[in-house]
Amino acid sequence: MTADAIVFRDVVKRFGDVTALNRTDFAVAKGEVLAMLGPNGAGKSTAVDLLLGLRKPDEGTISVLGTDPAKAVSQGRVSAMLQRGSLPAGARVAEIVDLSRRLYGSVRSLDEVLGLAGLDGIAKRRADALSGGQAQRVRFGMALAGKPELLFLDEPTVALDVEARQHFWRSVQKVAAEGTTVVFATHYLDEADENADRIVVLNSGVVVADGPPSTIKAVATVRVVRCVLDEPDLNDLQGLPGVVSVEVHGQEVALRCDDADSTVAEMYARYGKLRDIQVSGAGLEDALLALTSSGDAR
Ligand SMILES: Nc1ncnc2c1ncn2[C@@H]1O[C@H](COP(=O)(O)OP(=O)(O)OP(=O)(O)O)[C@@H](O)[C@H]1O
Repeated sequence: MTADAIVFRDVVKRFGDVTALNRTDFAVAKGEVLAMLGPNGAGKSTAVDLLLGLRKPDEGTISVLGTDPAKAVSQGRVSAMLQRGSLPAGARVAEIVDLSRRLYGSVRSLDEVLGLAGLDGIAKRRADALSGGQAQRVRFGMALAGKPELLFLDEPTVALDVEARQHFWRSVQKVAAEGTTVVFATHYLDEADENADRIVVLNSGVVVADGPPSTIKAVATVRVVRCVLDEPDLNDLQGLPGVVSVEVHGQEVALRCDDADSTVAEMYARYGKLRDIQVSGAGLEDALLALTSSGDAR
């Protein structure tokens, strides 16, 4: 028996000439919220397909909830909200969610699922009359209905507006607090930063970083220097030592630097007065670019 919800060991998956996963290795502890990040073609969806038992690895071993992925799914312990998947056109939202509940043995009440998925106001609406974001919320409700031990979310917030996104992540945190392990893939890095306990970064099918968001962000050596200048000169700023890129909005200047100390020293020497100067660490986006710039499997 293992305390890990997922063990993905030395996994290789090929599609003809393309090696989508190349000795991919990671584990996810029970109750953890894990974000899988990486550029297009990095292998995230392939990993999720293997974890759901939809495909078999060519090499390596995969264990889900202590057993084979397909078995864990057939036992009703795993559910997924995938990018694809249509809804039954003539059925109403509450009927669709209720069917999922009953398939999984009605562990949560219908009201609870509708509330978690943000569907209370549209429970009677027909599936063919839903907007993209509403249909996405129905898929989330279906995935939550059985109170799964393990929940996969593939690009879950793509069609959601700001309010629906906030509601979505509150519900994810709620089910995670109840003990559900959550694995999600996204290109919205701020959502991974705010909601994941841990991030696994894939690039060309290889895990290139694995740790809490703060550890992943520390990889980026880039710093951002912001200040206010009376008459900022774009060319002059671009020529400062250590500057990677420059943004100027009126008198406000933002410089991305790979050697912020040298940049700031030269700015004081050249301009004398620097107002409202701030030096901050770069975000997850810079870290991800630093980690994955060497290859995109597209
Ligand atoms: N059924 C398939 N047949 C052939 N190649 C495939 C198939 N599925 C995936 N691939 C290839 O495997 C690689 C990994 O694809 P995958 O969809 O897992 O990436 P991803 O990280 O999910 O990308 P995205 O962020 O674009 O969704 C890509 O090069 C892709 O073209």
